[in-house]
Amino acid sequence: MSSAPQLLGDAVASAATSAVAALRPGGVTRVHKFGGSSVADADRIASLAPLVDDGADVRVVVVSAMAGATNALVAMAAQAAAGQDWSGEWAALRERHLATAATIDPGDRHGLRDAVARDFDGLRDDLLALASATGDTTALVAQVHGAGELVSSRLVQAALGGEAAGWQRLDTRDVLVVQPGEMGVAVDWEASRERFADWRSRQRPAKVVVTGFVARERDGRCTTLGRNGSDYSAAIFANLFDASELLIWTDVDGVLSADPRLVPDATVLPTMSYAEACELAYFGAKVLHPQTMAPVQSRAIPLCIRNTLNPSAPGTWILAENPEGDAQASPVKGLTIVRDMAVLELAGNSMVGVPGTAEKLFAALHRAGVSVVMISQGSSEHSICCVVRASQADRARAAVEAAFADAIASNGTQGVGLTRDVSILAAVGDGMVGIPGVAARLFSALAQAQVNIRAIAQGSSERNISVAIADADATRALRAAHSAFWLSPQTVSIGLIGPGQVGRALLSQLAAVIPKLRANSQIDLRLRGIANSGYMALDHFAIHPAEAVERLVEMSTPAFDPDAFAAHVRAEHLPHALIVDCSGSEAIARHYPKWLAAGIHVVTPSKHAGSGDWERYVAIREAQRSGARFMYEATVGAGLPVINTLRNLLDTGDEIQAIDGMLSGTLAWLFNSFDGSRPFSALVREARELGYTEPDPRDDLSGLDVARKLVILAREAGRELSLDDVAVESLVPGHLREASRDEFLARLDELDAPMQARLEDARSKGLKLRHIAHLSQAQGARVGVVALPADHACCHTRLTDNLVQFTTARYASNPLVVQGPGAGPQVTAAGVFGDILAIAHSLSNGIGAHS
Ligand SMILES: NC(=O)C1=CN([C@@H]2O[C@H](COP(=O)(O)OP(=O)(O)OC[C@H]3O[C@@H](n4cnc5c(N)ncnc54)[C@H](O)[C@@H]3O)[C@@H](O)[C@H]2O)C=CC1
Ligand SMILES: N[C@@H](CC=O)C(=O)O
Repeated sequence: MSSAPQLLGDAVASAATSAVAALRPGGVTRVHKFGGSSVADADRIASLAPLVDDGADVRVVVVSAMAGATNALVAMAAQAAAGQDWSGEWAALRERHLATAATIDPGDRHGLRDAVARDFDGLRDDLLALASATGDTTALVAQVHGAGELVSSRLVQAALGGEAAGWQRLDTRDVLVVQPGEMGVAVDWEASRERFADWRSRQRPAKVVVTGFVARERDGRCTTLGRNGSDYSAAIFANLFDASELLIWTDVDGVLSADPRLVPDATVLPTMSYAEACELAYFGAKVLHPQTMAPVQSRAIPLCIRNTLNPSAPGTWILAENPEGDAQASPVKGLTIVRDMAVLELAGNSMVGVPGTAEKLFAALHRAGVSVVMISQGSSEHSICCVVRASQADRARAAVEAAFADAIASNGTQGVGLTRDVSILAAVGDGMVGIPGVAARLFSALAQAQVNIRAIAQGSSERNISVAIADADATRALRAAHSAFWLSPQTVSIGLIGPGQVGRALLSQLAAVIPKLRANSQIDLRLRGIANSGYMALDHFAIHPAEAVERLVEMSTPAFDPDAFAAHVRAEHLPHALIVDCSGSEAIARHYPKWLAAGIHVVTPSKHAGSGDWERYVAIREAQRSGARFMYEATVGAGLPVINTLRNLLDTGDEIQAIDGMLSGTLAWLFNSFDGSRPFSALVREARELGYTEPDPRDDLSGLDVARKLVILAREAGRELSLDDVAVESLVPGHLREASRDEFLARLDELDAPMQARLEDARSKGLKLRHIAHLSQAQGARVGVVALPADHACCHTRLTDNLVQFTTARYASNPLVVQGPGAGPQVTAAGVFGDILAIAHSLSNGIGAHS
């Protein structure tokens, strides 16, 4: 059943395009154009019927040759002209078309197979004629090249139901008159309209299948519209039929913001203007043929690019103007790369202020048949440069050298420079017009991606900024520019190492919060990699945090390679990269300086880097010159703002005199819980199960974990302190220090008797046991268990509470105290997440720290 003759473009075309969407006098005429992939075989041809059953008053279907057919015909014509054997290709192509005909018309009840066979007989005659021709064979060659459209239109007509269903076939050679010229094939509109009117006066079919690609010259000789000319013929017939809409069906969802093979995040553009489409078509957006726009533009016919394989996708509408209120956030609509170019430069003092230099240069290039792709000249007039195709570069240089031979001989110019291996990156968009900062955004993105710009051109229409860059930089440049214009400037590619207690808690927090961050702010966090000590899972787009751990056990998961992991996380098409290290591994911490220097932010709850080797600590500081940040708030006090508070004190000019307090959540919990009713070892086991302890609980009990925290705070405060400088009292008996972790855990109860004795001794004096850290100039750094009076602040703590007291010049008599839970996966993960968000909030200009 047919749908109502509603104009699809109405939905997109706003008041700004209402003239476009107005009904034509003859009702709705919709022109559909199907490319080679859409008519590749009988199944694909059969799938066209529901697409064209659109309820329009007049339906026109313009078709290309079956996929691959034109290439085969071009090859056959060349073989015939060269006296070579073409019969094998001819037979294969014939067989392919006959097989398709047999599927469409089983039993040849409508004579389709016979008709196709006759078409191929005609083709064979043309090839034979070509093989023996002596004069001008241009028309014969065109006839061979265009044979594919003649046969495919016959197949499509039959598949739609043939004449019995009202489908007529129009051989465009009967109406379309064109003239090949220097600027391509030009339509002779007057002659074509006359012939078209004549054809229509004889028959007024409401359903027509039209051959694409082929036409006649004024003298009646057969010709073609050039490669990919079927889109052009569809636009011409949309014009001749005065169509309400032209739908070009292809195998992609529409026009994309960039080539998706190079930019994974490229998005389908819902609308664009003719002007934008012309710019993008010219600069190589493959779905648009450059000449397609003019015939539809002159009658303001809306044009839509749609996908036969995904017909429910809305496609890209190309209209006279972008609809009002176009929600497109980016001023740039599309980015394209044109490769294989060369920059030609003519420089010299004799050119300054001399009229006619440019004319002489371009006239020389014209005479040499060189097409100039881009032009740039500074106002000093000292040099003029243009970009030409690499294949024409030598010819171009020779032509310009000849034209300026006198000036070169007299040293009036410095000669003609040629830079090869160049690409052009073009940014196109109506939204750029009159908007300051677009060029700045593009150039900043290229600068951050370390892309050198050789030449720049922007016309006064402000619709296109083109830059010439090295071929080798082209993909990186395109990705950097795309992310600067399309992605939130706060898009961060994240890799997580170590999904243990803290890592898993972080994943669950990310799963809950990422959608909200995306909806309510610009922050777009994409988990693109996860690794444990054995394996890593990488994803081009994003791994759902809730499924991340499962991804690590998939069969195909590769072994963890930290360098490959970092290279993946630092994706060129995303503006920022960040690695979260929850592994607690010294080996992983060794990679930080390299990652930071490469522009990858690092966030960790692990204390190795902050308290370990001094040279690495300095290297980490220096590596942050790249713009990448190292954040480790969760190393001290888990989710508590300890390091941040210390930095604020210092940044505002305060002086740290002493840092005291309880820095271990595990030891706080143990001494808060240890009342003699349960053995100390049982409490240690429980603390471990609750996720408070370090992966090896000896790090807590030995005081090492607190010593590390003290070193971190001392270094933050500007002191070059190392672990060796901290006086540490260990609760781990000497004979268990070197044992394996498992053996130590098995022999934990050896701690019970000495700890029970200490508890009773303190109790007998009315004191309580607490694990305390102290740092000051006068007393140095020390950590250990002390017995404190019950009214001491450290005895007014609960559970895993940390208590950090800063005595400073400002907070001298009444120190500043930060207190709260200091261990546990959830609060630690929250501290890590806070660092990630602090980095994300600081990213504002769409440009990453990528270097
Ligand atoms: N649990 C807590 O309350 C707090 C922990 N932290 C720190 O957080 C870090 C993680 O602690 P947890 O999650 O409790 O440890 P965990 O032992 O539960 O998890 C460590 C994870 O890292 C992985 N891993 C270990 N070595 C690795 C390597 N070389 N390469 C890749 N992956 C590796 C393990 O497979 C595991 O998935 C530690 O540095 C700890 O000091 C900091 C503050 C509080
Ligand atoms: N094991 C540590 C965890 C935080 O650093 C502690 O108990 O404090």
